This record gives sequence, structure tokens and C-alpha cells, in this order.
Amino acid sequence: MILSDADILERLEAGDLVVEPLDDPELQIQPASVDLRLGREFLEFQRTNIPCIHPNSEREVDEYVTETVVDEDDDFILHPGDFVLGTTHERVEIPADLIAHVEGRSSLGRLAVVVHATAGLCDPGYRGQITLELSNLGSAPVALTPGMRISQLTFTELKTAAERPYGSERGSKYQDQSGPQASRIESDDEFGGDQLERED
Ligand SMILES: Nc1ccn([C@H]2C[C@H](O)[C@@H](COP(=O)(O)OP(=O)(O)OP(=O)(O)O)O2)c(=O)n1
Repeated sequence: MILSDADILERLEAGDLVVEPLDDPELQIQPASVDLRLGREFLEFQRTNIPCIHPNSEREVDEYVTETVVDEDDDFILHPGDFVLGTTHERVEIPADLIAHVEGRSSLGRLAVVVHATAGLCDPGYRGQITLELSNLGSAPVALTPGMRISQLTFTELKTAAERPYGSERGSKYQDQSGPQASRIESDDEFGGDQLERED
């Protein structure tokens, strides 16, 4: 069951679902979602000198990203074909019996701005700001202003609460993240290993 505006308000008031700061609830709480605003920090991939990213190489991913913090009242220009990581201004706490989905806003979609290129799921138990995978599929640069409503979060009730919510056991490498976080896929091994053993 997807939470409606009344359900969302009830859970926010109960305090187990957290979206903060929620400065303008009347504007931000939509019929069945909460609009989240764009933060000021961005991570951009270098355009040159990247032979190839090896996801499993220790910290290699970090070497190829540079951080930009947009000044107050300034914009971040997202050029056609760009892929950058941004962040929501709000931090969230998702209780063990809900799962949240990061969705785009139609008004930005109509400008060809995508807010999550691939992954849009916030696990039960997740706490932190949400890293946005921003891309511009159009042919004109688009100015993104920190503080603008950039994405919306929907909440779905689980049939039963997660027994091992995000943060409680292995994995959970993005728990309590603040600002945009580059991929930490290289620590997958440490957290259980994704590589299949070779059969000789
Ligand atoms: N666009 C998104 C999507 C998710 N998350 C946060 C909330 C999720 O609960 C957490 C982990 O997401 P995934 O489970 O999709 O990521 P991984 O499987 O790579 O990480 P882990 O191994 O920690 O589960 O990251 C985020 O900040 N931005």
C-alpha cells in the first residue's frame, strides 16, 4: 500500500518516519509523496584522463570525482549528456516497515532532467541524505538552483517489517551519508563479496 498525504503526515507526526527539515509541509507534501529539495553540493566525474573505472579497485572511483559547492543564490548548470551526483537538502529516516522510492518530478522531466539514472530505492531502515544521480538527456543546458524541489519520495508499506533493516547488519555502506557520496562498490567484497569463485 502506498502512503497518501494523510498517511505520510500521520507517520511524520508519530516520528518514526523522518524528513527534515520539512520547512513548507503544505507545499512539500503532495497527494502521495513528499517533494525533496536540491542541496548545494555536487560531485562531477572528470571528463578526461579516465582510462576506465574498475568498480572493485580501492578508492579508484573517488579519484575521478571532484566536488563543487554552489554558492548561495547561484545555479549549477547541468549540460546535455552530463552525469553528476547531487544530494537532497533533506535527510530522511525510513522505518523498518516502509520502503521509499526516489522519483523525478514531471516538470523537470519535461526539461529532460533525470534525478535517478538507475537506482531509486531507499531501504527500510535507511537514514541520511539521498544521493541524486542527475543527468540531462536534452539538448539544452539546464540551470539547477539549490533549494528547488528536485525529486519526490513515495512510501510503500511492507507486508511485515524488515527483519534486517538497512544499517543493522552487513552492507549498509551508505547509512548516515551526508552530501553526495560516490559509489563505494569497491567495499562490496568486504561486505560479503560479489565475485563468483572461479571453477577451474
Ligand atoms: N538514488 C539513491 C538511491 C539510494 N540511496 C541510498 C538509500 C538506500 O537505502 C542506500 C543503498 O541503496 P542500494 O541498496 O540500492 O545500494 P547498494 O546495494 O549499492 O548498497 P548496499 O550494498 O549498502 O545495500 O542508498 C541514495 O542515497 N540515493
